[in-house]
Amino acid sequence: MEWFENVRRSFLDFDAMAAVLPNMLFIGLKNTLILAFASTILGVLVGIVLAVMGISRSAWVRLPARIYTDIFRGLPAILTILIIGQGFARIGRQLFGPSPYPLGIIALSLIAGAYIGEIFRSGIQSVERGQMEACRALSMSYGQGMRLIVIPQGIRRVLPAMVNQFIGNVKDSSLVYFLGLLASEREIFRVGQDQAVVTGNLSPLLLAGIFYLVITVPLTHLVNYVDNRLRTGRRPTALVSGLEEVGELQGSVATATEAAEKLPTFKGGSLTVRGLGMAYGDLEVLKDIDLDVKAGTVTCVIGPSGSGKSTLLRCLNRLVEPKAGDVTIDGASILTMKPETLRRRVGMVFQQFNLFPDHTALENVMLALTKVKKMPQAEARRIAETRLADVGLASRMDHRPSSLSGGQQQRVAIARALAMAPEVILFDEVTSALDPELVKGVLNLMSDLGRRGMTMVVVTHEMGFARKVADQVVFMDEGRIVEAGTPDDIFERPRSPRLQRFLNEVL
Ligand SMILES: Nc1ncnc2c1ncn2[C@@H]1O[C@H](COP(=O)(O)OP(=O)(O)OP(=O)(O)O)[C@@H](O)[C@H]1O
Repeated sequence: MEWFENVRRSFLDFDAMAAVLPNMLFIGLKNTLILAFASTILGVLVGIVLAVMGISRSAWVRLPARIYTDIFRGLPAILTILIIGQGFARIGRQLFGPSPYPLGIIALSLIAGAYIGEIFRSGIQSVERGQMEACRALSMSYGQGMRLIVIPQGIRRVLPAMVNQFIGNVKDSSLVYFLGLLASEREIFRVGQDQAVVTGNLSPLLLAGIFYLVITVPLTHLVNYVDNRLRTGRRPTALVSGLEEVGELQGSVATATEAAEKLPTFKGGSLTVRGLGMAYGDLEVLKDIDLDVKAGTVTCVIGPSGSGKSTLLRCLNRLVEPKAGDVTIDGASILTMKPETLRRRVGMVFQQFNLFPDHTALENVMLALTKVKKMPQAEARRIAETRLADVGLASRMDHRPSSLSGGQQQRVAIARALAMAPEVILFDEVTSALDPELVKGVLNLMSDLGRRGMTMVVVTHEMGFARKVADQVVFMDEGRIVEAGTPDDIFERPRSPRLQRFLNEVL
């Protein structure tokens, strides 16, 4: 068994391994971890800058980030390390003394930054558009929305990829040996290699390999575990039947009519829309819209898909900018106001709820109060608790959206809009994404708000709701208001053939 003896001597010389172990641990491991951590941290800083540049609306800001990323991702790591380590050796010596170690960290960070920037950028871009829309509808600036909601969510989503990047840095740190490190600064690979030369066999290198695996394998498995957890999310602690939810609302003060009369009423504002036009590029979506919404009334907007209903709603709080005409709120033109000022007065609730998934129901409602209205925590909490109780969710304030049903999530979204004390609330097909048994609870809640004097503009496919609750129903088709009137006018005495046809289809 001569070959076995050869292999044993080459790779399994335990004396050689034992001799190198202290250096491997106290010099190699320490330095590898310092290199990997330092370059990951610096790489994260570079990466954040690149990611923010990469999603900029200006091509001039995106371009340098693109070029940087292409270069440092495209070059072999060893070439970058050599160019930085040796090309800047003199400056490095002046700045950091004789050790080339800091230059090694810089080179590794520049490479890691290019990858981390791409990871962050894709993470941020994977956050649903609705999250930023919800931030803007809550009167946050673009910067606040990015900082408070979109970037943290993006980063959480890419944590597994970040750990992979750290593993990459652990391995790439072995390339820094090229720079001729001082004896006290050698990393795992170089400690192994030096000793392999002394002993004339590869056992120290095998030990170095084992060290790398001890660092990277558990991390790889941890990443997989975290990734699975994040993807599937935590299961709700208790399953609630949708049927229970109707009871949940009935228990709350807001739905009982006699109690609702005792609750404080809202001071709704009025809206007038004149000659409103809007286009996406060449596609004219709204044409010469005139509409009056009186204070404290409910206007339901109905019409076929693609008729421009959502766009009309979005013009009213300037989530999209009108191209022609004007809208006034209590007589003041919304086009001359700062959008943030307007959105404090005009709240919005979306079809897909757009709750912030990393925040509890209470935090969802409090966030804009503290960050936009700058209220003290205690006051914001008091208002948020009252609003959540109003919508029947007093017992679920600490739940995250993922452990609430669709109906409950939508009620949190309504509480969130109400908490800002708006004069008008826009509802964009808010029950379309709900299971049938959950629709009633949300609609009941909306009727109560109407009774209590909130001005509401409601885009809906719920004809029963429009008939019962609306003061005014507006029928839109192909970007125009075809007919507007009382529910009786629209549903009992439709004049235009288009409305008659539409009602035939949906009723
Ligand atoms: N961001 C956009 N870019 C380009 N076109 C858009 C955009 N949003 C909407 N549109 C187009 O504008 C038209 C009106 O859309 P809008 O969503 O306002 O209609 P809608 O009546 O609300 O329809 P639905 O009931 O299906 O939501 C549609 O033809 C749609 O394809």
